[in-house]
Amino acid sequence: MSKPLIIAMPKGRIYEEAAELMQQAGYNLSADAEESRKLILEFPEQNIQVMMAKPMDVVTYVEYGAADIGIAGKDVLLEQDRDVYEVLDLKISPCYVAVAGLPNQPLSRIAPKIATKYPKIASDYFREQGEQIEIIPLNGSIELAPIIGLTDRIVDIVSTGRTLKENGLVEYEKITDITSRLIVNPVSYRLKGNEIDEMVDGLSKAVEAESV
Ligand SMILES: Nc1ncnc2c1ncn2[C@@H]1O[C@H](COP(=O)(O)OP(=O)(O)OP(=O)(O)O)[C@@H](O)[C@H]1O
Ligand SMILES: O=P(O)(O)OC[C@H]1O[C@H](OP(=O)(O)OP(=O)(O)O)[C@H](O)[C@@H]1O
Repeated sequence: MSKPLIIAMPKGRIYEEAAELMQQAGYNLSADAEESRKLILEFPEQNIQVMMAKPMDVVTYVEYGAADIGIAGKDVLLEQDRDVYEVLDLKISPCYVAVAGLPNQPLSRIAPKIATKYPKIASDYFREQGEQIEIIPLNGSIELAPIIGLTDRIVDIVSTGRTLKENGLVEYEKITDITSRLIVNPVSYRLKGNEIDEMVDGLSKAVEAESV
């Protein structure tokens, strides 16, 4: 039998939807994988291995060829700009990246401060707007920053809008819509093209079926 196809799956909120889509495409990932503490799950009957990774790290595993395929949010791909093929929009985990802040607060005239865990997306956006800004990098609970007066704005993911609302913040601009994507290591595509094409084909049919 050929070497197994290695898939880096994100732990956390994308996992469930991604696993369901894989299931519909004929790849039976066990339902309790999310609860397990095992980081490498083997499915020998389907000749695949699943690596459970942090969403931000999935792209690293795929770029270095530790995984052949991965599933990652478009936010992560825009932020990291890595050497991987983005082959399919899975249309799961929809959300968007937005600029938000306290209501009725104009931006400081000189070097407004922007808190974010997406420094590249934020800098690219404000550069296009012709604004010189200072990025304050944070890893989570970004909404705290304008409330306590640390920054003028945040650049962060919005999904339901509940976090902004419950913290008294408003959205100023939408930067870009986000969904999860299937990514592939370029060398793996050459070496395992048939299996990868088969998986991409199965998943694109599952995505189509979901969107009707
Ligand atoms: N409300 C949301 N907040 C954050 N990400 C979301 C949301 N809705 C969908 N996503 C998508 O889910 C992806 C996974 O992010 P998430 O914050 O769930 O990871 P996590 O499992 O919590 O890991 P981390 O430990 O990095 O926070 C994001 O990259 C984004 O594409
Ligand atoms: O619009 P909503 O549905 O409220 O979702 C958006 C929130 O969810 C994410 O945070 P997460 O839960 O990942 O926690 P974090 O602050 O630790 O990143 C994101 O950073 C927002 O804070």
